[in-house]
Amino acid sequence: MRPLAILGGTFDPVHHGHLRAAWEAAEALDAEVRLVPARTPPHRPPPVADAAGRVALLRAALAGQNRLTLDTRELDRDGPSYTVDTLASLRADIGPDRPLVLLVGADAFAGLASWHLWQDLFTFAHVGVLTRPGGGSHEPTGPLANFVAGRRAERVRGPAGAVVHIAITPLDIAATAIRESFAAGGEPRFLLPTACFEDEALLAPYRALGQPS
Ligand SMILES: Nc1ncnc2c1ncn2[C@@H]1O[C@H](COP(=O)(O)OP(=O)(O)OP(=O)(O)O)[C@@H](O)[C@H]1O
Ligand SMILES: O=C(O)c1ccc[n+]([C@@H]2O[C@H](COP(=O)([O-])O)[C@@H](O)[C@H]2O)c1
Repeated sequence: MRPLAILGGTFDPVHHGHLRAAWEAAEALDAEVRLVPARTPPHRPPPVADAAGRVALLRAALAGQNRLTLDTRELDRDGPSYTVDTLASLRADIGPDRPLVLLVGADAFAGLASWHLWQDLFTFAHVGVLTRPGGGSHEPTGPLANFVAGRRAERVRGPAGAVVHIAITPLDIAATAIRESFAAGGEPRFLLPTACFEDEALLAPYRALGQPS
């Protein structure tokens, strides 16, 4: 059964690091991959762009291909966008047997033990860890290290429960650096798809960071 994989994120804004990672995961797992924007991301300050603006950027970024799709189910829920709720909802849609894979960058994986009901994530899905360049150690420590020790697998088998590493082309691109570039009056072209620059309105919330208030 072909796996379903999701890459959740704030996508503030979406960039080539997300897109290439999702694309390579789709190829490596032979999976359908959906990008799932968080309406209210837990564990971080409110995004610069509202959910509708971030989704509009994602739609522009994903145009012209159909291997990566958009899943907006988190926009329909109030309160923090907990991933465990998203996985439960996806599992209800796809039934008990189809492999479901939660894709996370290695930085996000290292912090997994702070997520809401984090151990339950593994009852709904496998976790696919995407290599991510950049400073700092991305090695899990403490309870997460113990929990995942017996779950590492070479490939996805069965519906849920394993941790698989997915080696991807390292692209040291982060939304933080893109926002900083706009705030400094820059134009961070080619870090995110050209389509995102084609409609002035799409990047307006980020350009506003560079305007005097
Ligand atoms: N360049 C990248 N390579 C691999 N994974 C990435 C990359 N950028 C983001 N991710 C992963 O995509 C998911 C969503 O990331 P997010 O939307 O927070 O982007 P970000 O660039 O990390 O944003 P910010 O800089 O605002 O924290 C996370 O699991 C993150 O680890
Ligand atoms: O469920 C949680 O408690 C939780 C805590 C932190 C992050 N997440 C999810 O992880 C994804 C990446 O988060 P972020 O903040 O790095 O964009 C996004 O889908 C978030 O909703 C989820």
